[in-house]
Amino acid sequence: MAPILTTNPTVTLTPEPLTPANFAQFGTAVVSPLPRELNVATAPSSLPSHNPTPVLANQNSALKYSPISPLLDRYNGSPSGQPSEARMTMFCCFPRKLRSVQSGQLEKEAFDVRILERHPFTNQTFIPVDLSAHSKVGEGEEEPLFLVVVAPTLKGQTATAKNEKGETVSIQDPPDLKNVKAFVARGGQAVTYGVGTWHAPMVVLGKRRVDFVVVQFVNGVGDEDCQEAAFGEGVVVDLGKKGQLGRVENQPRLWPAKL
Ligand SMILES: NC(=O)N[C@@H](O)C(=O)O
Repeated sequence: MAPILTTNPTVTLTPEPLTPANFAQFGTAVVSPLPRELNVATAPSSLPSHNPTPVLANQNSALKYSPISPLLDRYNGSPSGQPSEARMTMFCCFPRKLRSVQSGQLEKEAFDVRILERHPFTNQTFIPVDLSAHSKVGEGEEEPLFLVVVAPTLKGQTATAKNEKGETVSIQDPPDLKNVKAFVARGGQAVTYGVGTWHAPMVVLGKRRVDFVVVQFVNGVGDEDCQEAAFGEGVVVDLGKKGQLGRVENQPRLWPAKL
């Protein structure tokens, strides 16, 4: 069981659409640099500038952007010195239960954040897969949505927590719960949590399961692979009017309108 922090603030967060710019402090939001309508390989020189600059590949039938999100292995700094290996995992994530909140006449939904975790020596990328086979976006079935919840690290600080035996323990470099941030990501986006970035276990919204391929490094030493901090009620993500989050008109603009 994760140690439970002895104090936590009362904060209500409004999630923002996930974009590379607003997530940069916490890792990488991986999104297509191209509009959905572009279906013919186009010379990189006629595209808006992009970092990394794409090159034509695959007999000029692909635009290759590389690298897009680094794979970082910092286990050489781990206390045990145990060697690490690259690991690909599948997380099949089922929709979370949300809390209904009556706000005047409005029925709203909220997600209560009660635990954060981090991987101190590796970054970790969640890539949603198998989205198209059973989805008909725009024909009544919802586009997959997931909530990415992250917190800055209070570097050099120590927080007090209770372990499962009721003993007092310390959490080094704990999460800054006053400055937790929440982002809404859509099916076509992947997310990389930076090395040591505190984040909530994946939160799938809506009605359908989302399967993610997850890429990271591991060394098999529990506390070096994953650290957790649980806390009491108080950190709440306000998801707005019930059922409205996935509506098409609420979609963030990720691509330029025209090339
Ligand atoms: N993020 C998430 O859902 N889970 C992990 O980070 C994990 O390693 O368990």
